[in-house]
Amino acid sequence: MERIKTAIVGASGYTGQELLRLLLVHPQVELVAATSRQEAGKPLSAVFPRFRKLPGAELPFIEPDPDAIAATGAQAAFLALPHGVAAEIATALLERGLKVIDLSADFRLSDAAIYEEFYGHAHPAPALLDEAVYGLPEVREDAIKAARLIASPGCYPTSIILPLVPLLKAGLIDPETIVANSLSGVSGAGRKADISLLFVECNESVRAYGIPKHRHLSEIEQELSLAAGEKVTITFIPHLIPVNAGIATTITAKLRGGVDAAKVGEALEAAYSEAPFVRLLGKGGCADTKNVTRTNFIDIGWHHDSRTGRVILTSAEDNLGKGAGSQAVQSFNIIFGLPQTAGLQTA
Ligand SMILES: NC(=O)C1=CN([C@@H]2O[C@H](COP(=O)(O)OP(=O)(O)OC[C@H]3O[C@@H](n4cnc5c(N)ncnc54)[C@H](OP(=O)(O)O)[C@@H]3O)[C@@H](O)[C@H]2O)C=CC1
Ligand SMILES: CC(=O)N[C@@H](CCC(=O)OP(=O)(O)O)C(=O)O
Repeated sequence: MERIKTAIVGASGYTGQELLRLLLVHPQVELVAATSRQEAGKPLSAVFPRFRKLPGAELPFIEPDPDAIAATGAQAAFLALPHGVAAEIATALLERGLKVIDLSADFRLSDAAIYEEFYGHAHPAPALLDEAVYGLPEVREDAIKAARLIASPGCYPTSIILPLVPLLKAGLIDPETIVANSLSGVSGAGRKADISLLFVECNESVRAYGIPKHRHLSEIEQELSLAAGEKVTITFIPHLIPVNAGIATTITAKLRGGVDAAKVGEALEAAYSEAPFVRLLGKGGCADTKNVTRTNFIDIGWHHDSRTGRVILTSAEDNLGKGAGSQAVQSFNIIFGLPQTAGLQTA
């Protein structure tokens, strides 16, 4: 099979680097373009010496110009760009016939008014919202197969939506009682100059932020509402912790009256026993980021708190992996008819 010509737009950032790490060695991919305004003209290997001697590592970064990207013959482009910027380039690349897998939040919400409410500016390309597919392969595999434009989910949302969807679909928990606490490594904030993200500022610091209305609530509530068949509103408390990467999430919700707690395990098993990247830890299992960093796995465990009638779910993923880059590659694999695991079997 001929390899799929692929571009990474915004390849010098953290998720861009994760995409480079995966796509330079993906057996069905030929990386034909990687963009960065700051690094244009330099070979990938000069900017990221870790890639030296890998095939393709001498490719030079180019400017993020849609004509230049299309001229490389790229059939697909991953966008690892800031919100707002991605929508514009996505539009231009779709017009040039490429499939687009966008890692930003620009196409995750189906309602432009909610985008404006949470992102503080009008949606840059509302005409594309209807056709964009929320790229959570465990929930939307069929829609992803037919998609031209994938909105790859946010890092926190992936860690919250995947444990909850089976329980909401089965009607096991009361949607009004959901509380999610997440702890994220600092790479979740991107590779930008920001005093609050300096080593000395973060290294001995653990703190909540973004409460009570972090922007990820918009997509979390959209997806949970679809699963529950009713409007779901949750409490979400993100925290920044002093590690490079990884998200640990703990969710609690009240079981509906009369529900046997064993049904929680059964619902998770029924949803994910065949999913190659969801690892169920069972009742009593506690997910740990050390087992998932640099992989596309999400680990999920659960407990029953019989004193409060609550279920407690834990999940762990890599924010740059299942929360971003490798999950985007999983969607790419589905679009191009490859096994979901192609290029992603790492531990
Ligand atoms: N970090 C994470 O854990 C996750 C991030 N995401 C999302 O993925 C996207 C990328 O995130 P991340 O990699 O962290 O971001 P970074 O800030 O680390 O990287 C951004 C990239 O975009 C390029 N870029 C920035 N501004 C522009 C512009 N105006 N025009 C063209 N290129 C530009 C940068 O290169 P240069 O400036 O040289 O052009 C760089 O390559 C974001 O939308 C983010 O929200 C999603 C899930 C998780
Ligand atoms: C630690 C940290 O700052 N995390 C980021 C979320 C990660 C991210 O990049 O958001 P998207 O997944 O929507 O692109 C934040 O809270 O804004």
